[in-house]
Amino acid sequence: MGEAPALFIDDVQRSFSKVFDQKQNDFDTAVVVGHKTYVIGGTGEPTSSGVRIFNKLTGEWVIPTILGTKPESLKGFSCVLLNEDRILIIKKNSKSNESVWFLEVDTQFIRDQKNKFETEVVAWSKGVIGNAEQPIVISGPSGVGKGTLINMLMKEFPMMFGFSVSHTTRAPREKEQNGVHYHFTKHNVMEEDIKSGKFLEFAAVHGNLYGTSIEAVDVVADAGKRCILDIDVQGARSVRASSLEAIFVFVCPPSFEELEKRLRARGTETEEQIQKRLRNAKTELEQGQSSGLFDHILVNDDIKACYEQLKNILGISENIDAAPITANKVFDLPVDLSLSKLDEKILINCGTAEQNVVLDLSSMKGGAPARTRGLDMYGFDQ
Ligand SMILES: Nc1nc2c(ncn2[C@@H]2O[C@H](COP(=O)(O)OP(=O)(O)O)[C@@H](O)[C@H]2O)c(=O)[nH]1
Ligand SMILES: Nc1ncnc2c1ncn2[C@@H]1O[C@H](COP(=O)(O)OP(=O)(O)O)[C@@H](O)[C@H]1O
Repeated sequence: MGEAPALFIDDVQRSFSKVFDQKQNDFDTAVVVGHKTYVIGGTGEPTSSGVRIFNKLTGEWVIPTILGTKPESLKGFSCVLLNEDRILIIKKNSKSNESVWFLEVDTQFIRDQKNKFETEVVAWSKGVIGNAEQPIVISGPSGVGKGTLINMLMKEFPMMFGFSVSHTTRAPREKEQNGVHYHFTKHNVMEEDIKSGKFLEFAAVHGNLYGTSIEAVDVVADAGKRCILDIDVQGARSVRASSLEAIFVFVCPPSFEELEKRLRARGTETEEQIQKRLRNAKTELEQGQSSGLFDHILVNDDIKACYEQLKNILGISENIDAAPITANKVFDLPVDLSLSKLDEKILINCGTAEQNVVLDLSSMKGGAPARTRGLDMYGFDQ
């Protein structure tokens, strides 16, 4: 225990036992945030919700809507409150790359979701240790060359970039593979998944549903890579409002005629589909160029020149991927540990000074419902 004043916790424990018919000490941790106490873990894991809130003002317990991906087990952890808006949770007896989790309780994302669900909401976000390069959102009309540019980038820098594989209800094209180019899915399945909060953003485009699942972005962050999203302007707007903190790039054709030519030359759509895409392209071009949504606008006339411009925007040069990615040191965190917080650094006390580890949160980025990136972990004596 020890995260909240002992006397108050006694009260919460008594009430918890009465309400949930469970033994005292049956939960791992309670953290006080204002007049609410967040009780984390407890009997029945992993099937039970794992988080309950005690409201001191009303004397009531609330089971919140829980979003994001939660840890597999909620046993054996220590935690500390950060900025009154999220709880940092360190799993004991774990490897450092699996040990850092955040439970967001009052971030902007949580406030938005509370309005949407009209319930109490909390959200899990796993912490990722390593440099957090900003994700890249690439938008532009159908046939402008987004896919071509992204392929060039992934081919030249395979260790650096990872593609966010979207879900779509449209039919696969001849050379498209499920799980590689898209996750092809059914309309009703995708709608259900959207309702249950699995998507970071989604939009209806050219008569089909498209969306970025939280998992699609998490997989890339977990691999330590920079995420590339190929999404439409509506999707870009949603991502702008999310916690992803991406760079937004809009790709334009040199002319409308050239766009039509490329779309036809690609030969992947029927005439009716081409007409629909060209109609939508007019609106997309207007919105993309005038909305102020995009940080950079590229004209894809000569593909090589456009690709060089894209690399400049991303701050990368020819030899950057020649060096192997430096792996982050993995620490073994013991069964017995405690946390102390000093500004943006968390000291993980593991026993002796040589074993102690610092978790540095000063470059922390992102957050629920996706990963929290940019964390640094190093030995206390370094
Ligand atoms: N909002 C959103 N748009 C997406 C997503 N995936 C793809 N799109 C957009 O959907 C549109 C159609 O994509 P696609 O059917 O592959 O056709 P293409 O653009 O002609 O190659 C493009 O503007 C994509 O950027 C997604 O996950 N979310
Ligand atoms: N700068 C360019 N000049 C000529 N053709 C291009 C250029 N960029 C892309 N293309 C071609 O245009 C077609 C559409 O490109 P694609 O990358 O599929 O577009 P998007 O993903 O934006 O729909 C493809 O056949 C591609 O080879």
